[in-house]
Amino acid sequence: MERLLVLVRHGQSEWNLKNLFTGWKDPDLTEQGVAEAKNAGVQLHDMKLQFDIAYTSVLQRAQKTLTLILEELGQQGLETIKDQALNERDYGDITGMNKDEARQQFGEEQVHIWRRSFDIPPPGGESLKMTAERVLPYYRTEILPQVLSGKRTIVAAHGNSLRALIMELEGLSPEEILKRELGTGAPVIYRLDEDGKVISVEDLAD
Ligand SMILES: O=C(O)[C@H](O)COP(=O)(O)O
Repeated sequence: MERLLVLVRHGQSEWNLKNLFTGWKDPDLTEQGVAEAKNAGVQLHDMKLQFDIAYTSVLQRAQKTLTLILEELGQQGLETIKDQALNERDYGDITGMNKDEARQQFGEEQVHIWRRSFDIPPPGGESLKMTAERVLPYYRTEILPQVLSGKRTIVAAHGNSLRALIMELEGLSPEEILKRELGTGAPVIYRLDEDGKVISVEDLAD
């Protein structure tokens, strides 16, 4: 039985383009983001992949990315479950701030800690660890059972919610996951064994 799980980070958003901390804010995709999402769909189509169920966050940049991918696959209307458990990490008080201006105000090192440390949250926001504490229970109880039952599954979400999931799937340490950058609109294709362990991984960004 095939146990397929594809993860894809949304295409470039308006706030990615403006270099703003986005978190739970809900900007739309840019033209480039739309093109990236369509390209992800073309790549999956070329690989002859089809899906039985889709998951996404409650944020439009992820939802639109998924819709554009499903259009390329001729799978419009596929059963899709939206849940805020898959939202981006909440950036708290620095949401909406320009990332370069934040570096000037708080210093390069502090901003790097907020963005890439494992367990230090930005003020009023979520660390990667806190993000994992909501993403992973959702994955284990909602998504993984579908994959293990043979439903080919695609998850369209965000840089840090997917990082949390990839950490678990690939058994990465906090240091290893923080170095892992996910390309916008670049699918990562996993095949799992009957226990949910990863048999193979293919990152189309590589
Ligand atoms: O929320 C954001 O600003 C981005 O989607 C991810 O931000 P990061 O690159 O700082 O993790």
